[in-house]
Amino acid sequence: MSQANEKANRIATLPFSAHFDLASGLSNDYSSTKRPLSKMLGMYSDAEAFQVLVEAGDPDVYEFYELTMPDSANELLFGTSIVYPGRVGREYYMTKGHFHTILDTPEVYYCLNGQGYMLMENPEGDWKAERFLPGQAVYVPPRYAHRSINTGDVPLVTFFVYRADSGHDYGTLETKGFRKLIVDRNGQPEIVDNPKWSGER
Ligand SMILES: O=P(O)(O)OC[C@H]1O[C@H](O)[C@H](O)[C@@H](O)[C@@H]1O
Ligand SMILES: [Fe+2]
Repeated sequence: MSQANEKANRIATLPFSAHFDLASGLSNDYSSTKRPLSKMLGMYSDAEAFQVLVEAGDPDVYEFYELTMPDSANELLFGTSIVYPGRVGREYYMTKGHFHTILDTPEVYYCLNGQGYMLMENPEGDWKAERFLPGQAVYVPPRYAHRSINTGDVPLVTFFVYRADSGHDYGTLETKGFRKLIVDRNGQPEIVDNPKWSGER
């Protein structure tokens, strides 16, 4: 097993450190998980533009580092997320987005490079888009689904920390979508209602 893999698979009950490049977000110590566009079927509003891009080479939309930690409320998971610049139709490249399985767990993101938004919404109907700019930290409160969106032309790099037992619930948003979309309008990001959003849970 390589030293990198040994590190990636460690159970983090001992002190350790990890490297993440400030500009690219990439790590010398770990291997990332990549999300090609084809893994986001149904998540972009322009299905035709989605299909064209997948057939033209299926670009990686984002990648992130997921450390292995004990599934415990007494541990924290951290790493970087890198959303590449691009669009599917008018909609900017973004992460799938998720609720935490333990809904009442929060998360902190700190933007290292690039620009965009953290789009958040809770089951009670509140939503908020917070700006990501280098040096800007975003607090995702308990109960809020969250999705990172790159509205710039360089990678959007964020560092995140959350409770190690939080878990990821993708199902709710896969069927319902987010209430809001962030789309390009004459070169500027605009927040609009998601026409496909369904209030039914
Ligand atoms: O899980 P996604 O919505 O696809 O986003 C990818 C990743 O983004 C962030 O970095 C989160 O902290 C991770 O927990 C998440 O898995
Ligand atoms: Fe999360």
